[in-house]
Amino acid sequence: MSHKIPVLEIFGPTIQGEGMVVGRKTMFVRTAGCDYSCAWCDSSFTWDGSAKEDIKMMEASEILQKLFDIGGEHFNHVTISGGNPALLKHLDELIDLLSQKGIETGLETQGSRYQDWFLKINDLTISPKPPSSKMKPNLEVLDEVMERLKQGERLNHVSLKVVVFNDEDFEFAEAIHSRYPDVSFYLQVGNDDVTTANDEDLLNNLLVKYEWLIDKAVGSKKMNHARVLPQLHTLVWGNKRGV
Ligand SMILES: C[S@@+](CC[C@H](N)C(=O)[O-])C[C@H]1O[C@@H](n2cnc3c(N)ncnc32)[C@H](O)[C@@H]1O
Ligand SMILES: Nc1nc2[nH]cc(C(=O)O)c2c(=O)[nH]1
Ligand code: SF4
Ligand SMILES: [Mg+2]
Repeated sequence: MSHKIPVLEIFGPTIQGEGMVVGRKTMFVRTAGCDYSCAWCDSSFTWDGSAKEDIKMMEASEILQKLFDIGGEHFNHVTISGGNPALLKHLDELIDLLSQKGIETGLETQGSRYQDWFLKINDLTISPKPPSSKMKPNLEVLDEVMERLKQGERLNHVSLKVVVFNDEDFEFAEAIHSRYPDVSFYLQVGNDDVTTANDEDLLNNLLVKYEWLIDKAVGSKKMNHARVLPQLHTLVWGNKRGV
């Protein structure tokens, strides 16, 4: 039986702008709905009701068709993001269809929910939320998620990515990295102006913040194995949607 998936955006090909496969050519599927409401969410339209008219309930086969309609033969990787796609039990119908076509998958989620289909994702990014988000991640749930991925021998397909806006966030990032030392770890620059259309100012601000984050990582012996990245797509295209 095929289930409907709430979809807000399908776009690409573009590059993955963040984390473990940064730079990889990919398509994006953005699902609607989130169990969090981060203070600085750059995709708040997925959960704040502002785009609810645009949500399309789509079967996996329809999503696949749309990906081919807009991407043609110019992709072999699809990143699923949101909102929180991990809220969707039946997303494996899409993942299986993609896999049958030889297309690899990435997933962006915050680690608040586990799904068995996580074990089928090629590039799984888990992004626990730091204090500046005003969310309180449940670390016991996160432990459980990481344990299941370990049991499934998937840790080589998983990364942790913490967005950092301030010193307190950086300490949270250190704690997360230390808690799961076997998992590849990424620090990501926080964008504190997700609405500006002034790309020049945004770029300058983000580069200053990137340098600050590099300095923090360089000065921390707990971050000897970390990778420090900006959101590459934001440096190139600013706050534009669908890129
Ligand atoms: C929009 S979220 C969707 C997936 C999932 N809900 C999550 O948060 O991981 C995708 C990624 O964007 C990051 N992100 C969201 N707002 C951001 C911002 N203002 N600056 C930097 N990264 C941000 C999130 O931390 C997450 O890693
Ligand atoms: N190019 C590009 N890379 C991204 N990496 C994570 C994204 C997301 O919103 O989840 C994203 C996005 O929206 N665009
Ligand atoms: S968890 Fe992700 S999608 Fe949800 S509010 Fe936070 S950043 Fe936005
Ligand atoms: Mg984004």
